[in-house]
Amino acid sequence: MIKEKSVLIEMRSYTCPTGFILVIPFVEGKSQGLKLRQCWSVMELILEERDASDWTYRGEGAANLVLAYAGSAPAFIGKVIRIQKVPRNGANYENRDTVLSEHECLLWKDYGTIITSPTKEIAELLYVQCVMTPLLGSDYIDAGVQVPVSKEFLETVERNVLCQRPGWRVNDSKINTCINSVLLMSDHSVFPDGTLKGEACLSIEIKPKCGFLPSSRFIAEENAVKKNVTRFKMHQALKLHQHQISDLSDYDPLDLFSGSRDRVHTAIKALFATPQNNLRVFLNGSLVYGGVGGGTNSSSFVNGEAFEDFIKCFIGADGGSHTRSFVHLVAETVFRLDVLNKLLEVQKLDHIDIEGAIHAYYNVISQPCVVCRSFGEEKQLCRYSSLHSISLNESVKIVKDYLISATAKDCSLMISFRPREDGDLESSCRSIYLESTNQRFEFKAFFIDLDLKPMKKMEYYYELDQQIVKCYTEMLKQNTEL
Ligand SMILES: O=P(O)(O)O[C@@H]1[C@@H](OP(=O)(O)O)[C@H](OP(=O)(O)O)[C@H](O)[C@H](OP(=O)(O)O)[C@H]1OP(=O)(O)O
Ligand SMILES: Nc1ncnc2c1ncn2[C@@H]1O[C@H](COP(=O)(O)OP(=O)(O)OP(=O)(O)O)[C@@H](O)[C@H]1O
Ligand SMILES: [Zn+2]
Repeated sequence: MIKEKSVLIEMRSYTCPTGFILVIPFVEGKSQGLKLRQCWSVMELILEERDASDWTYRGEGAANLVLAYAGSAPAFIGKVIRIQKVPRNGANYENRDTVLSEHECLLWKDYGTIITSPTKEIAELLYVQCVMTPLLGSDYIDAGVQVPVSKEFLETVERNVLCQRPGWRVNDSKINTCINSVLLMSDHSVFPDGTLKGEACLSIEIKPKCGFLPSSRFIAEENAVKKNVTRFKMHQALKLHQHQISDLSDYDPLDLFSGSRDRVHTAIKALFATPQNNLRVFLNGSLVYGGVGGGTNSSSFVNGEAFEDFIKCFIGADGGSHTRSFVHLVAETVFRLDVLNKLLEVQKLDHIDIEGAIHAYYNVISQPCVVCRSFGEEKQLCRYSSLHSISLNESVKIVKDYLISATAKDCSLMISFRPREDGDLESSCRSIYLESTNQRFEFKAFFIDLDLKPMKKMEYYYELDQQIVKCYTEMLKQNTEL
């Protein structure tokens, strides 16, 4: 038991029927609103070398590799593990010696035990539980639990999945074999109670990115285009220029977040046309549409024709096409879910744009502002001096909100569907009726990838932002079709 700032924090252990011991932080006798499944760690269980073959490659992003369980232990059925990776070369924003840097502790000091977490993995888990869950709602988040792993388990998994990982991801990063636990969470591409024999579960993963236009007065005049053109569209231009993508996407996040049925439909159609790393579809947990291994340059795993074939037993044809029906189903579900409004509100915690927040960042780390220095005196005095005279608390709040917003701009939403007969018993999932095919579907929605962004990344965010606007304005000048 620890007493922190006169708040009593207690770790309570529960033994589950499965034999696991769950350790849950309680503050002043309350579980901080956490459900039993949202505990810290699963003890007395360790994934060893011999368990590695039960875990199969599911996917990966820049920071984590995800494996699905294919074995028969009841405790793991319907679960995935998420393993942290380390870059082979280049940028690493992690603090090598401590869990959080001294300045990060300033940011997260009001959120319970994040700053005293014994490991980075537990800090990440507490960030999801204590920061993101209250903002987005516990209905849409499964923070997971940490499971201890042996080094041999990680090394064997690394070898086993090597041939399934995209080559460029292999070159970029590898499993961090120095960690001693991984995140165990529900597999959101299947239903917890499984599906009946022959019944399919179709899941869609959408990475919506930033859904609003900034209006901050700290945006420099030469960057005013940011107030009218989405970050997503401008970033596409840079990605094309850097050969990270071969085609520009027509997807517009403003459509997806618009709250208008037609515009949501337009957004989903555009995502299907150019999925990049913004859309993926899984059939019973296997990727059937979209890129493998994340990243915008990943190739499409299955083409439109094959996808049509995959889903014809799942959904009827609307105007001759099963894909069209599925697009309709997804659009209608997204339109009805209130969850994107919440996500947008959290994204909007970025009140003053990186062009403002970067100055607050230099205040927090008590370093001369590199950005102001590069401007020269005149501009610095006029526009940004006010930001350098605010209190430390105000600066901390700006940077903290910016980083929370960054999490919300980068997370994904997974929605899973399965057919449901009208007479089926009510379950915890919601249902939607698709008139055009006369079918009812049960669905569930969860956010994934609600990671804490390292504070050191603020400098990179500023650089990338400037690079994106510069590239976009130059391409506009050259009359490149954008
Ligand atoms: O900066 P962005 O907008 O390009 O977002 C990065 C993503 O690129 P995207 O443009 O979505 O292809 C990037 O995705 P990919 O690696 O391109 O699939 C990551 O999600 C990265 O987050 P992290 O480094 O894993 O914490 C993301 O970095 P953050 O900005 O979220 O820190
Ligand atoms: N709980 C889950 N259920 C099912 N699939 C999942 C789950 N979590 C992650 N995945 C799959 O694994 C992929 C990689 O996971 P995730 O997005 O968390 O990695 P990341 O490295 O944090 O990504 P990013 O590059 O966006 O930071 C996802 O795109 C998704 O397809
Ligand atoms: Zn400054």
